[in-house]
Amino acid sequence: MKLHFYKYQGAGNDFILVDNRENPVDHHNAKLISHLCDRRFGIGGDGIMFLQTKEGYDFEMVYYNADGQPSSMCGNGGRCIVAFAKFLGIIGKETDFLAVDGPHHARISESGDWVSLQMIDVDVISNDNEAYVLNTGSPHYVTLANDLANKDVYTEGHAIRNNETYHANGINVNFVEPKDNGYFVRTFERGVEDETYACGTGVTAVALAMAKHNNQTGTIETPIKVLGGDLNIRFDYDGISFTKIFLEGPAVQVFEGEVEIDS
Ligand SMILES: N[C@@H](CCC[C@H](N)C(=O)O)C(=O)O
Repeated sequence: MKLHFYKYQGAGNDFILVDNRENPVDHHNAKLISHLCDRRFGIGGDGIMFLQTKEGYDFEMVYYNADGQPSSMCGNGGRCIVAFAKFLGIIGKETDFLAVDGPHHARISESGDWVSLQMIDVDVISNDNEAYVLNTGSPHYVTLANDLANKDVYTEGHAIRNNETYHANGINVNFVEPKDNGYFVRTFERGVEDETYACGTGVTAVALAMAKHNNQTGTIETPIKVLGGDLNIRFDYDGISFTKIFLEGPAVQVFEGEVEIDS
């Protein structure tokens, strides 16, 4: 059968999107998912998402990493699927949808290519030596770095992701350096097992960890530069809990197509 798909990117974090409301594809097939995400033999993407119907919500987001495995929340994926839902005419300027980490609210620009996505509240940040470890929908390790533009993010990220502490469940590894009035971040992503151009839950984790690191409280806005563009994180922090967390940035349709898959 032919699978009709769309390709989106959010700050260079790229995804295959499938409207799975009618004649749904059975996506519980790791070999198929990893093949579709393969950049040489498939469509290519850091992940794939299926937009499905869900009672009580505008839609459900079902996310898989490029390795073919279902995973935890994808922030940039969440922003892209909101743009996709607007493109499909399912939503207007606002939406409430369900993802693996629970309900999400989002707002989208009139032009349909800029999305502000509310993320889960966070109240636990732990330390691993000098690094911060927290869950913003996905698990993240955040460490300060010097000369980040020239860092070997693959080698260092891969080593941390596979060390004794994290090997079993994996973790996303974010390197951060202050830049202008915000930060520059590079991320090694679990499930892609490589550096990606952006990670939404990753920059969210960085913004929260840096607020804690700098003893900042109140309403905080953190612009973050990544390899694929610019993202913005807004949140409230009272010294214990992070609430009203919004991940904001571009979500752009790149192309659509059809690919033959075994039915
Ligand atoms: N790219 C994502 C994170 C996707 C999930 C991650 N690879 C994991 O398995 O933890 C984002 O934008 O948040």
